[in-house]
Amino acid sequence: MIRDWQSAWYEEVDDHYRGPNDGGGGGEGGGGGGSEKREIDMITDGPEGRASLMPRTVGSQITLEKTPSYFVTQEAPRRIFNMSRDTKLIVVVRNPVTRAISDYTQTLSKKPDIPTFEGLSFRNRTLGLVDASWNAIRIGLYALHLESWLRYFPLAQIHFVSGERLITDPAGEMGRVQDFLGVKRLITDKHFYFNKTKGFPCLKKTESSLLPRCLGKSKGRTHVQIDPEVIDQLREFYRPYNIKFYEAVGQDFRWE
Ligand SMILES: Nc1ncnc2c1ncn2[C@@H]1O[C@H](COP(=O)(O)OS(=O)(=O)O)[C@@H](OP(=O)(O)O)[C@H]1O
Repeated sequence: MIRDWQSAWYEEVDDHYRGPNDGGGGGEGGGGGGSEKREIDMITDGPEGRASLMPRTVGSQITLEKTPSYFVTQEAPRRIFNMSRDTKLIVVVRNPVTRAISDYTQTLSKKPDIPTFEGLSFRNRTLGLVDASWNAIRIGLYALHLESWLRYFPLAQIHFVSGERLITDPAGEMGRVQDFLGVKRLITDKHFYFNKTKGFPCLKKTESSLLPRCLGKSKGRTHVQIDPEVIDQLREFYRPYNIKFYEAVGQDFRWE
């Protein structure tokens, strides 16, 4: 997984199905650790928990809530299950090596004094011992995190979006998301164009504006250059976890 995929597209899904002024299930979500921490704290067991903080929905409406760190938070599956066992879960995953570098690049932009990526990645680099307790590495162990969720939710209730295909084929990925949610395919090819400068697809227009809408400045940052040998070592490290993950979800994400 996955860090904060608070994209214009999620909001767009929200706008389409809830109406732009109803307030979104996800709200601003926000990638910063601060706001995610708040969201996690709010999921408590019982009726006073997260559900009561969600906007009211009627019949045809769907509430979306988005917090990337749920996927890697021990208590989240049980708490969400206790809130509503029918909850549909969507997880965006990308190559865990790229994910780790993206994660590190983001942290470095806020804390320029942290050690190098190469230094943080290993307990012993010569021996090739990867430090799986470092968050940037740990989060990419998707197969392990998934196990916690499968204790509470059947696989059919979890949908995995490919972060790579979200860039190369946004309409295809969004089509599968809409099918999974059981809603009409309203978001299609005609909603996107590829912005070459940004290197990402953008929305041609949104429900609330006729102007194009691209992802924010913090998305698509140039990643820190990493020693190719380290990248190979990490690729090797993740391989068995990736394979286990593909088997568990019945989908090959082709990260090798
Ligand atoms: N819609 C969509 N499609 C494809 N990729 C996307 C999308 N939204 C976010 N991203 C990429 O996810 C990476 C983390 O994004 P965020 O900066 O929002 O994360 S967070 O705020 O730290 O949680 C970051 O990756 P990098 O740009 O490679 O660092 C984002 O570009």
